[in-house]
Amino acid sequence: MLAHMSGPDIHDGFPAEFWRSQEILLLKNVMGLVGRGLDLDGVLREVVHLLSELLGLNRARIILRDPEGDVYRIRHAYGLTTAEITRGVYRLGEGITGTALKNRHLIIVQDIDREPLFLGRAVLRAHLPPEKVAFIAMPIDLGHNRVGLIACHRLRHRNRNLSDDIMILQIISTLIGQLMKLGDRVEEQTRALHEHNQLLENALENATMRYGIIGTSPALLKAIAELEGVSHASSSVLLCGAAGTGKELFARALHMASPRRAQPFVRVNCAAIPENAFETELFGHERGAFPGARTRRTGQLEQAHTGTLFLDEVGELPLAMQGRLLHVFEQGTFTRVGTALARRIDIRVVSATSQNLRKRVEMGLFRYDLFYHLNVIPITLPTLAARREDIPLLCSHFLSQFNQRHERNISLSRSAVDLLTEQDWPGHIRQLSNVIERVVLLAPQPVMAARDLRAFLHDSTQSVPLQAVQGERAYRPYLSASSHSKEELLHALRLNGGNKSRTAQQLGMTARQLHYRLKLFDVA
Ligand SMILES: Nc1ncnc2c1ncn2[C@@H]1O[C@H](COP(=O)(O)OP(=O)(O)OP(=O)(O)O)[C@@H](O)[C@H]1O
Repeated sequence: MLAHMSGPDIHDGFPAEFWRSQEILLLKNVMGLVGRGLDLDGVLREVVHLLSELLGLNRARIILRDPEGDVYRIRHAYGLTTAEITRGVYRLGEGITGTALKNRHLIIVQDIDREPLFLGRAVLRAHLPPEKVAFIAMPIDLGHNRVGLIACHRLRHRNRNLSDDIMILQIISTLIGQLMKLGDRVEEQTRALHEHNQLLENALENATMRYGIIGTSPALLKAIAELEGVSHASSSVLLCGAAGTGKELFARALHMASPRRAQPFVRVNCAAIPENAFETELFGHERGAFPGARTRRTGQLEQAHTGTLFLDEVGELPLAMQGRLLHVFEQGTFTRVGTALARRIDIRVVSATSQNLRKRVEMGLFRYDLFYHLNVIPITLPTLAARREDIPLLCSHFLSQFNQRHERNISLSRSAVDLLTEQDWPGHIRQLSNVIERVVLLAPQPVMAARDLRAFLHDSTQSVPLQAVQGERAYRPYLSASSHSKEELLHALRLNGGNKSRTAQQLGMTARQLHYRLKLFDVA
């Protein structure tokens, strides 16, 4: 509690013990403020207030250098009007304040009416008590640096020693100097940290935005760093990860980060090519190579010449094709079907698998020599559950993508984003993206709350069996030909933009199984 003695100027006859307790109260209050935090402005405001209220050092003001110019101005004051504060601007050497600032010496004016140097600039004489008024100007220094000044009026004749006021002002000015030094240091360090943080953020943003890969989780950044580390080499890269973790996105990013970025990127979806079509798809054929080959066809290997060949779901390559591809990679040549002429080819091979390829080698389903050829640099993509912190960012990315595509304006409440962040996402990013697309298309109101979202989540795990996308544990259970209704198939196709191999994968069946079912329903 402050002893409340507001009023212009204290000049009554309190005993010395009273003043001692007032001084202690003032210092206790100021220290309490300092202890609560480093809000320097708050401390300074309170200092001038307490000097006046507790000790009768009236119209106390703290004058600091104006950061914009070569003058000093009143920054904190108590008992001064706004106009008085505005007038309180001083050059070094100007009046008592300017002189104390310039020489960095304490100046005590015993009687302002008899001091020709006293300007009376801020507070006009007429606004002061008619008695003899003293003025104290105490510099605030920091070592050899001039920081500013604390000044106040005081009735000349008081029942309190002037030297006691000077001592208190001395303590306060030292404290202010130290606080300012500390404040400067904290500000400097905060600025340095902020700049460093900004640099890191920019670096992250550039790294991820450059490739369209959203997320800043450590697991994702590790995979991106691995990608960037090998982007300039031409060694084969094997991307491992469950379906929907972003393998294709990474393969494209690898291509874009490589010196081959201006050359073709050719994706071969090994899971979608019928076994008997592989050879011509990959190697191409000459005109007349076989009945029906009316024109020459350029195969995917040749299309990828000088660029990147992306073998997606490479584990699905038929054994015979594995041998032929290995030969191409080892020799650096290929031959079109229907000719014996070997042509040179320069490709970088990036493959992806959601299966355990090593296990397939052990089972005799994948050639070990091809496996070692493809697996020079393995990069494992994290599951979505391993990068949960990226989910809010991915949500806003997909929301804006689908809102734009479907000309809607749906958003998710915080609780909805939290709910999405808690899910397990066995279908990873693709499943998340599907849920958000459904939300955008079907949301009953513009802002989706968690309770409304549950139905969409339930729907996502019920109607889209995602067993096939569980990486190492991937297996395809037997699905009867009537496993899905026509509507479910069409819905899944729509969600995958008509891409049948992706739809098949998502539904946990092969591309051939999907074709068969669509045919049953008369869907082309
Ligand atoms: N980090 C990411 N940021 C933004 N979008 C992503 C990210 N990872 C994946 N996606 C998106 O999620 C979807 C699935 O990714 P992608 O097709 O690359 O996965 P995949 O592992 O190749 O799956 P599949 O093996 O089933 O083809 C794509 O639409 C892709 O653009």
